[in-house]
Amino acid sequence: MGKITNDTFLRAAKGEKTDHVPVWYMRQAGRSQPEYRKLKEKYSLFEITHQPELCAYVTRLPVENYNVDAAILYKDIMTPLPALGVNVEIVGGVGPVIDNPVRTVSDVDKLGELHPEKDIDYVLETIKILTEEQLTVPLIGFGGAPFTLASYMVEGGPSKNYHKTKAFMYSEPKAWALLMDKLADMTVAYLKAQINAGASAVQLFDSWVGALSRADYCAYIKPVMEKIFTELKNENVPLIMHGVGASHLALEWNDLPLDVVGLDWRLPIADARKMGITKAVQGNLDPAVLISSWDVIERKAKEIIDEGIQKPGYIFNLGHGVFPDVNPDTLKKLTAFVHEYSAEKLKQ
Ligand SMILES: Cc1c2[nH]c(c1CCC(=O)O)Cc1[nH]c(c(CCC(=O)O)c1C)Cc1[nH]c(c(CCC(=O)O)c1C)Cc1[nH]c(c(C)c1CCC(=O)O)C2
Repeated sequence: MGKITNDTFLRAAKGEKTDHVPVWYMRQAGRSQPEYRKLKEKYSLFEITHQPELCAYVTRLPVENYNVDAAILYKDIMTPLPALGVNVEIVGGVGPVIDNPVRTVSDVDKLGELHPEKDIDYVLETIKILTEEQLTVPLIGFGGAPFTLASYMVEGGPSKNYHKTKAFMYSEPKAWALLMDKLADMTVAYLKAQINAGASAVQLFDSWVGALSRADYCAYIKPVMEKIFTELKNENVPLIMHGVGASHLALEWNDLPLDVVGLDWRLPIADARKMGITKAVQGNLDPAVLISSWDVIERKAKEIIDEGIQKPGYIFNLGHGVFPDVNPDTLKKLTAFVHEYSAEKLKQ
């Protein structure tokens, strides 16, 4: 074990032809799984991630239970922030909460740097266990993108409209640029360390950046994303971008030096390609569909696959994460369906 025998996900991410459409699910490791819920009675997310053997087990569970074509490392986008001096706690049913928000120039000045070998040695150890010994599918490493991380850091927790974050961005442009720079440096160090430890691809989650207009994305965010992806390009692993409610930014992502554009359910894949998306595409079943009847799930999955396979470079996923009330059997059945249906179609 420990050698990749199924590289379908990596080939699709590079835009190559595959025999079947590869599948994985954002938030596949988590509360929809009874084994995970049982562990959570005893340990918090941070307690699990600090125990590499246990964290590797949680990461492996969806691969074993659903037969997905890639694993995503179990941890959170908040994982590296304590090293910068940000006090994060994951509060059940709420999300990440930060008791020392970043709201002034001096708060930004005070932020520290990430030294991966020292600060997140437990993450790197988990990656080594998984990729050297256990997995036969690629492991996806990931991080939060600067806007999404900053949204939690400035608001102090989850938010609906990111008013404080945007107000900071507009009224303190120099401090904002410094914050983006610090988060970009952290992200590059974080993702490079995950790749060096054995991750075969990395995804940047900019979950909440869709709150910005296209013009503001270009003015305040795009340059920092350009810098991150340019630095990661040399690592020679597929680079994936994902955000929610960000269809108006998809063409900007397509411009960046990355490999895969992640789409949520709002923009059909065929429309995205018509609009000018030339990169590989990942997505985009609405996660809410997973709690409807199988006929609906199958019909929606078929529609998406039919569009996806019009061009090489397609990865099946959801438009956002699996939520807790999804039945694990549904994910297992869906994975088998995507594999079989796409293999049949790709033969034709
Ligand atoms: C914005 C964001 C966060 N975390 C993440 C994002 C980007 C993706 C997205 O937009 O959903 C990414 C993330 N978080 C987690 C993973 C694990 C890997 C996987 O996808 O399977 C991944 C990829 C574990 C987790 N991260 C979290 C959980 C659930 C709580 C727990 O089990 O402790 C898990 C499994 C907590 C968390 N952490 C965050 C939120 C919004 C929450 C959920 C709050 C809630 O509903 O309780 C921040």
